[in-house]
Amino acid sequence: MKHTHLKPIKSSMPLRFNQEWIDGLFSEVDVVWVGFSGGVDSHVLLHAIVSQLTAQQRRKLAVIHIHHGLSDHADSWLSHCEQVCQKLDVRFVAKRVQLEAQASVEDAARNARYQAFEQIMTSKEVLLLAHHGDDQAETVLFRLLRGTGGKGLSGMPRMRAIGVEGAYLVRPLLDISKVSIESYARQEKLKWIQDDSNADERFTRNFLRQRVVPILKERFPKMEQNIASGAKRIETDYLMLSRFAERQLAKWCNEYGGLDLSFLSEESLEERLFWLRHFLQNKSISLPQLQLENVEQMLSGREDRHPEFKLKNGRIMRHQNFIYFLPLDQEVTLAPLNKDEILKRSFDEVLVSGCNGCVLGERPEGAVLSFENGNSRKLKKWLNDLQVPSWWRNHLPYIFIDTELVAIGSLWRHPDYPHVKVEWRLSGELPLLVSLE
Ligand SMILES: Nc1ncnc2c1ncn2[C@@H]1O[C@H](COP(=O)(O)OP(=O)(O)OP(=O)(O)O)[C@@H](O)[C@H]1O
Repeated sequence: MKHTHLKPIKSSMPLRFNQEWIDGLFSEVDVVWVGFSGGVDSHVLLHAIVSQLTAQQRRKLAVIHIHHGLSDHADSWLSHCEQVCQKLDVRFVAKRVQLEAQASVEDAARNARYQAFEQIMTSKEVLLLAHHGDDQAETVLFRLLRGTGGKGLSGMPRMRAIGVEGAYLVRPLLDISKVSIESYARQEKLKWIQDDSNADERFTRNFLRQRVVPILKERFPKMEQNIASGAKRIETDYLMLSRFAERQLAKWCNEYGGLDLSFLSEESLEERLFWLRHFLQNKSISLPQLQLENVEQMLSGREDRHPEFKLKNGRIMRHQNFIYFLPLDQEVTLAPLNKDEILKRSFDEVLVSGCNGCVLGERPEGAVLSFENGNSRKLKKWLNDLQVPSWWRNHLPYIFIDTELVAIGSLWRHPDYPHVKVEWRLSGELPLLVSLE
């Protein structure tokens, strides 16, 4: 999407967005969502954006309010948001979420909120959130206190992908201070809700905001700007480092996405941890240092063992001398097969839809699809040589014509049967044969 390359958003007091950015954004996307809690920050964001839109652009704007059900006032917050949107004449969507039991209610609410955002957004859509400069400083401080690394110290990104491909989350107020936001709200006579939990100091962020930041500001009056600009520098450095790591890792990974550990064996422990961290970060997994060290230890065991490390969203596994991350959604794919179902569905679908209008009768005579390979030692060795991870093997389709094995997925084809071409990939619930010619 082109707007990712647009100049940084310049907003100043009275809060006005760079018109070029607004026009570029609305011309490229189908829907611009605003995450609206009903609080002052998101109300200002919504109001400021709406006041700069043409009627045509306004039709692309939609507001999303997440009802967490945590506060006794949650229903009245929802009605408040709805009324604000009615007055501004913009589309309003509310979504109720169920919180998962988690140690921190804050985390549970945030996770449920982002999941809801992801569910609602489709490609060519953008979600604007009202995090501002003070939020950024608090975030960096908070992460520093929790012992974060370079990625965490870069703070919240101005823009990142969210959910489906082509959907983005943007934070246009990161350069604006809370003081400026409140001043805009007073000037425009906005009404907003006060979330009672914002005063609760059992939540670390509130504790930092209320107790720690005021003391720091006595000595460092420009604390927020300084932290935010430091975070920006770290963000750039970290981006460069990640690109470098990604390029290098691509050279060390096999076609199944496994990282070849033999490249790491000569490196120091620090370097092994560095590569491991970046390999996992490329898969959107960020592990605390201690867990990362545990994974590293697990990997340095004997090669004939197949250790695995369970995470909430998948498993880190080693096969031969490669490390893989298998996300939960792929595990569903790899769950034991209902072979009858697959044989019936895949094969007929292939012949009906996979190869451009073939009809059932065109199935090569005597062709049979099977997911049983007989487990011959020769085959096992061959699959080992090809580095096919063991957990995929029972999901490889074997094509027989009469009793002769003529193809194994897209990995192998019998030289005497050049007309049999199988394209195979793991997709959705069932391994799919893409075409059989
Ligand atoms: N319940 C919600 N529904 C929709 N968007 C939300 C909700 N809660 C937060 N957001 C979005 O995420 C941003 C950051 O949330 P955070 O909880 O850090 O701030 P906040 O104190 O809720 O901000 P605000 O002053 O807008 O209430 C909000 O400004 C808003 O854009």
